[in-house]
Amino acid sequence: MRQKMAAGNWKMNGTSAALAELETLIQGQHAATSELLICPPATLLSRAAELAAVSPVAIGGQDCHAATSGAHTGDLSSDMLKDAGATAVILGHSERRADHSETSEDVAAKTKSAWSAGLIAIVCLGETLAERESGDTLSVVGNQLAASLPDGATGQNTVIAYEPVWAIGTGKVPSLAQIAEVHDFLRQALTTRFGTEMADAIRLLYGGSVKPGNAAEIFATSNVDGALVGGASLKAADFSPIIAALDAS
Ligand SMILES: O=C(CO)COP(=O)(O)O
Repeated sequence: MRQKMAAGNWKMNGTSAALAELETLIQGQHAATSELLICPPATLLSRAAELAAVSPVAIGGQDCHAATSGAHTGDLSSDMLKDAGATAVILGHSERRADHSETSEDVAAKTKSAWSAGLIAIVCLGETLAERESGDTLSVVGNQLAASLPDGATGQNTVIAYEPVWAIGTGKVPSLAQIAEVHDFLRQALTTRFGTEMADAIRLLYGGSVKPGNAAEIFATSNVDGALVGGASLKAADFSPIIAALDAS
């Protein structure tokens, strides 16, 4: 049985004052049964990890470099994230693929680095609106999955997040049938590559405009094991009901 997961991606949002939201979130989650993760900006990682120590909320990074150290100004290694208290890292988010020209091959190298540091890699995939409208969704996400995920993925070291680019921060959400189609396809692709037992252990999160009002129906959808939430993870009052919906699903 896969443990459900609710992950919050704060993106480039939040200074010290945002830690009060994390504290509020933590205080309300002592009975949560889902795995909970908040990925704050790197500047808040250490303090967030201190706040969340001995709590049901884990802390993650939003990216890492593929190398362990060296002359890479402005970058962070997976070891540094781990050292700051992270247990997971988001990799291959569409904003990084777009803003930093990250390829799936880059994402695979970063994923290996995350694994070597003992971090869970949350590997993101998703089609653009143009790709969806031209009927290429399954081939796009299938190719991204194949190239972004190195051999050696397990339920312990890897989570996949399907995030249609056109649904991120737009308030537009795919139909439940569209979400199910992609998630069923991803489960099948994982099964073909890694075998049933391994594929069944890897969580598949949906991301893109998940809100308190649509969370329950998304969590009831085939092969959806949780969510990667952007905007609605910034406020405990928004993220908490999403977690409650996941716990109840
Ligand atoms: O990109 C996302 C999470 O990684 C989703 O963002 P929103 O929930 O703000 O649409």
